[in-house]
Order: sequence, then C-alpha cells, then structure tokens
Amino acid sequence: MGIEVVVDGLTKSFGRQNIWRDVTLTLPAGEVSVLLGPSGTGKTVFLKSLIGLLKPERGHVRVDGVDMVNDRERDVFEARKKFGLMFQDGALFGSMSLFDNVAFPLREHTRKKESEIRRIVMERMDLVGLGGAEGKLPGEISGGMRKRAGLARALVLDPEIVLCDEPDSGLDPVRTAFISQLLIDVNAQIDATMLIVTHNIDIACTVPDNIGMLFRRNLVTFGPREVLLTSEEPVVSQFLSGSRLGPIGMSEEKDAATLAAEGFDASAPARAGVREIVPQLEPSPGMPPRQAVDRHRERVLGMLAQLPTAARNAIVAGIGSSVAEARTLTMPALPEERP
Ligand SMILES: Nc1ncnc2c1ncn2[C@@H]1O[C@H](COP(=O)(O)OP(=O)(O)OP(=O)(O)O)[C@@H](O)[C@H]1O
Repeated sequence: MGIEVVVDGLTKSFGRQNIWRDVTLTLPAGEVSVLLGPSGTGKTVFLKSLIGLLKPERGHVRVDGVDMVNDRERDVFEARKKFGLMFQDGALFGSMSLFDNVAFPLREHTRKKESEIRRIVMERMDLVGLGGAEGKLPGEISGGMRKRAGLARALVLDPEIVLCDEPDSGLDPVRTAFISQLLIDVNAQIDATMLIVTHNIDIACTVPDNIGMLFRRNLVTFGPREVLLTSEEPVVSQFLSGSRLGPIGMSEEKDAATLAAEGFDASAPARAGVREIVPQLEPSPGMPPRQAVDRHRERVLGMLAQLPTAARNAIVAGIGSSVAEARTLTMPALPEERP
C-alpha cells in the first residue's frame, strides 16, 4: 500500500520571486490526488520539492519518517526510492529502446539479474498497454505511447508514491481519456499514493479522490474532490469553466482595475453546486477494485461535518448509502453559508 505524504507550511522562492507560501496538505495513503493551477503557479516546483530535488526555504515534507526538505541528503536519497516520477515529456533516452529505458532504474538502483529485470519490465510494459513495443525507439512512437513508457519506467521500482507531471500534455482528448483510465487502473493494481499535476479539467473531474489548486502563491483548497468541484471560489469556478472572466488573466492574475472594467465582482460567490459532478472512473473490467475507495470514503465521512454544504450534499448523493445518510442525520447543523 502507498504511504501518506505530509506537507506542512511549505514556502518556496527563487531569489526574490516567491512561488508559493505556507502550503499545507496531506496526500492520503493510496489515494489519487490532483493538483490544479494556472500555468506558472509552481506545480512542477511543488512536485520537485516533494522528492527533495528543490529545497523550499521553509516547511516540511514528511515521508515515512524522513523530512525531504530538511533531513540529510543520504536519508533523502533513500526516501526518494519510494517515489516513481512520470515527467511531463516522458524524459526518455532517445537512443535507447523502450525496453532499455524502462529497465534503466532497475539497472541503476538494483542488483537484479537480467532475467528478473526482463520479467519486471515486460510486466510494467503490459500494464501500460505497451506489450510488443519494447524494441522501438522513443522517436518511433506517438506522444501518448511515450507518456505510457514514462509511466512504466516510473513504476519499475514498485513505488509507494507516484507523481505525474501533466500526463495529458500534448495529447488529444481521446488519448487523455485513455491516460485517465490507465492512471486509475495503475492505482487499482499497485495501491500507490498518487499525485497528478495537470490543467486538464476532464482528468480533474474523473480521476482523483482529492483535488487541490494553487493560485496567487497560495493553495486555494485541497480536499475531497467534491469540495473543489462545488466550490464558490471565483478562481476555481473560472478555471473549471475555462472562462476569460474572473481573477485568472493571461499572465496568471488580473489586477483590480481590469476586474472592475470587466464588471467582475470578486466578493460575489460563483454559483455553487450548479455544476454537475461526473462520477469518478472505475477500474477497467478485469482489474482489482481500488483499495483506496473504502479508506477514502471512511475518511471523508469522518470529516463530513466540517465540509461546505454543497460538497457535503454531493458526497452524500455520490455515496448514496444509508451509512452516509445516517451520519448526516446525526450531524450538528452547519452555520448558514454565504448566500
Ligand atoms: N530552477 C528554477 N530557477 C528559477 N526559477 C524557476 C526554476 N524552476 C521554476 N522556476 C519558476 O517558477 C515558476 C513556476 O514554474 P513551474 O514550472 O513550477 O510552473 P507550473 O505551474 O508547473 O507551470 P505549467 O503549468 O506552465 O507547467 C515559474 O515562474 C518558473 O520560471
């Protein structure tokens, strides 16, 4: 089973440019989470900070007893082996076959025999639907296949945590739908904790158990998917609807004068709960059930009383079980929210 990643008060700057500050969230063990955010808000910097490749100036990232920000490099290096990282561009070696690319981490970091390496590589290639393509060079295959090869490589060391940086970039909507399904199937098979960084709304709406969003150097929200998908935050609403109207501008954020000229009232909540929440993807036929589903449901039911009404209603509607209804009925009423 995957392990949880606890991020606490993380702040990162490059020189005088602050990227984000005081980011606090927990990636629950074995669950799939998505981190959204307009371009340039520091999503990739966040992923690199989780594995200790970039060092935030404040805060902690705790993984199985190791602080990836502050502990000795030797300990961070060891803890990094628990991660599998799928890079945005696949990051494959162009002169190596897919087989050798996928085998690379095993040859670098383990002393396994070639026969064992072959078994693992072929298993992972099959898992991502690339069985039979192992002899090809990265330049001979499509972008979608390169992404899947990158995912296979991220999985060969049996990671407990999988980080995916924009798995959809450069893919058409159909290939994106296949990648979405693949990510769910991978989670069903290996039960790893997963964090997917993306701009893609379809992935955000159908894949994760939890969603967070970075904007204006802050984590706007992080929690069960229903919280963001029913959020009244103007920035969330604008992002989900892909509208030009709202606080997100061409260069990330609009100033007050631009917003006023557009007639945008930042104090007015977006229409909450109107958006329909599409069901989360299920593993493909023949796959095992996702073990994270029950854990996620228990966790979310435990926090139901603290969630906004719209999110709570969406969760109860989604679960549709007497358990949820019973818990809701026994909960104290929430104070009225903003009209
Ligand atoms: N090593 C670095 N040195 C200095 N600045 C950096 C470095 N890495 C990233 N940045 C800056 O940090 C900011 C956030 O970059 P990042 O790539 O994390 O954004 P992002 O949210 O992933 O964007 P996109 O969605 O477009 O991929 C950018 O302004 C970028 O120029």
